Amino acid sequence: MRGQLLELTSHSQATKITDWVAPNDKSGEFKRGQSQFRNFIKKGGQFPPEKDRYHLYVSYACPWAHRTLIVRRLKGLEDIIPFTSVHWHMQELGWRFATPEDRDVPGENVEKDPLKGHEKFTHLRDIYFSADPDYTGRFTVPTLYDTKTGQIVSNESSEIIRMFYSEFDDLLPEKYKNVDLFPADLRKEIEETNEWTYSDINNGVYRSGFATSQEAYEKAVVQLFKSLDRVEKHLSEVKDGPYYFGRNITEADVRLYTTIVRFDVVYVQHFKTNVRDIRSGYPRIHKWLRNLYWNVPAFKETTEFTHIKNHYTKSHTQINKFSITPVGPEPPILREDEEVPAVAYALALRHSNTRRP
Ligand SMILES: N[C@@H](CCC(=O)N[C@@H](CS)C(=O)NCC(=O)O)C(=O)O
Repeated sequence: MRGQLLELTSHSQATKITDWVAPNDKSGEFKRGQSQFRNFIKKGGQFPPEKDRYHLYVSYACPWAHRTLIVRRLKGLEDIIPFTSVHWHMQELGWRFATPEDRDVPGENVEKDPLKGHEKFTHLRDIYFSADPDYTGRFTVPTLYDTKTGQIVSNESSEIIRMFYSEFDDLLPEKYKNVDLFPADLRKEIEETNEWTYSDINNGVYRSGFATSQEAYEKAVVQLFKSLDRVEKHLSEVKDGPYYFGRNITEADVRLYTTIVRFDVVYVQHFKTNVRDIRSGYPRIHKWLRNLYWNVPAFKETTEFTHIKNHYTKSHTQINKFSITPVGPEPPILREDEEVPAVAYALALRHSNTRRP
């Protein structure tokens, strides 16, 4: 097993894991590959819902994995689906597990792979190869792993979160069964929103940042800001609550949050998405973001800024050669009653103008 593992982990690939755009791709456009493991947890199916059977591998740095951590918390699945976060530093062999010597790894469960039989595993790729020795795709988080069969159920976050919505409901107390993140009357709108939010915003920041030509970068960044404007307008029209679709948290909040909470902190400078930032350029998105962060524990408690900042700035050496992590913005997220000085000034001015007779 060990010999096989070593052989497999030194598996050579045509392009390096850290070549986000293939060096011979003249377009300079980042093209995200399809996730390869697409099974579903289902009652009576190959992967039935069971307590402690599935293990979720994430990185606190990763926006896609972050979706699964938020939904796990919102649905009260903490005692049913354990998780491990990898270390934030992603290098040539991909994500690695933390070791006892690691510093600067705050957050719950940033640890070596805790599963029985995985004692020798050092990298996430070891799990992929143990599930499929011939695997040729990328080694991505989130990864939902079945401890009973040693198979990977899914490595597609949009599908993992949907399994969490209702498949485990029989094992949950009433309070959590009633949490419905994909309600029937909003499904169509959520799906429509997902489509452009995914391509222009969630993946748009990556398409901006990983681009290796001016044209590819500008195309992505212009579309990204058009779509942020669209979100800002949408939020100005929501009347009955603080969430994306009003009164209740839905999938739309989860999927947008994981990009927006990283926006000022990393993307503005590291991915050059700097037409505006959220805190000074998008008041409604900023308000929506801070409400989720400060008032809903599932969001704040799964957001680890050290992992987020260090991962991007120290792992992407093709963008940031010396791996220097910028100090700001400070604080990474403002309190709800705080504004950047220019916004505070504008608000005060508006306030005094409206009070004048
Ligand atoms: N479509 C996947 C994307 C996941 C993904 O790309 N995760 C990144 C981290 S943010 C990753 O693990 N990348 C490692 C690699 O591509 O080698 C999902 O939503 O689950």
